[in-house]
Amino acid sequence: MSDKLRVAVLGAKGRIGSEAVRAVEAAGDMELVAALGRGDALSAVTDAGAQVAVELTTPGSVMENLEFLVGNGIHAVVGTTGWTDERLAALRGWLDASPGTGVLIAPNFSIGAVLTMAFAQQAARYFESVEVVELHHPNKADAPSGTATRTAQLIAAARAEAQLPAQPDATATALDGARGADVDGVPVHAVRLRGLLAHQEVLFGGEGETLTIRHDSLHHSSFMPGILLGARRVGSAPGLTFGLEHFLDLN
Ligand SMILES: NC(=O)C1=CN([C@@H]2O[C@H](COP(=O)(O)OP(=O)(O)OC[C@H]3O[C@@H](n4cnc5c(N)ncnc54)[C@H](O)[C@@H]3O)[C@@H](O)[C@H]2O)C=CC1
Ligand SMILES: O=C(O)C1=N[C@H](C(=O)O)C[C@H](O)C1
Repeated sequence: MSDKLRVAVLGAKGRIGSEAVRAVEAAGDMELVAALGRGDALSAVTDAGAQVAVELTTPGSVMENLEFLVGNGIHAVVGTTGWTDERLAALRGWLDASPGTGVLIAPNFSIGAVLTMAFAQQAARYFESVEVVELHHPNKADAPSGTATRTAQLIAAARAEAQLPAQPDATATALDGARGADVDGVPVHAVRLRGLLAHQEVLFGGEGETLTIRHDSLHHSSFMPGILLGARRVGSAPGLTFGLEHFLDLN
């Protein structure tokens, strides 16, 4: 048997999954042993002897897939969105029952998006106001994006740690949705536009100045180095890792 990492891709026919199939096939240290689409039996992953599964399906499928993977000791690299505290708690329970198994959940696999989140977290305590605008292709099923939600949560945590008060906002009347979704006190706005892929702006405002951090993913290839890095590293990181930044040396 070869010593290449044996990788399965779930969601293999999707936009990012099909790109991941090509990236795994092209990686010299990996072997694609299973590529599952909707309706394919999960037993194909265990039958193929996969060591790592890359999960790129839908929020409606990801939990069942992870319960199976973790229960069978298969490490997972997850890009699928829809994470809530309840879902994370269930996943942690499965991981506790399967010591040695690792799961990486990455709201975004692109280096630029990871850096955007890190920079936003760093800037958060210096500005009175902050809003997040995410812009995606119109086929995206969820809003706001997992990346925008995570960005807002990180900003909110940094503001709380710095003991910043609530943001100034005198809005007295508004159409539903006009001020975006409230994620831990940070307004998040979602744009869906033909021609776009995945983009985000974090807008900070202070007295007499603004700071805008913008990231653009122009092609699904932007996510591939992060997915491959995750697949290589997740087996050495038992339990749950949330965010690709934990596998990167950002300091
Ligand atoms: N973390 C990241 O960097 C990125 C995450 N995403 C996320 O990945 C997910 C997929 O995105 P897209 O590829 O754009 O969606 P998509 O709709 O093109 O692909 C999802 C695919 O999964 C398949 N699928 C559904 N249930 C399945 C199951 N049980 N087993 C196997 N396949 C199943 C669907 O038939 C579809 O082909 C979304 O949650 C999206 O937000 C997308 C891009 C980057
Ligand atoms: O659906 C997408 O396309 C993307 N989904 C992820 C998210 O919701 O943050 C990552 C990236 O924005 C692309």
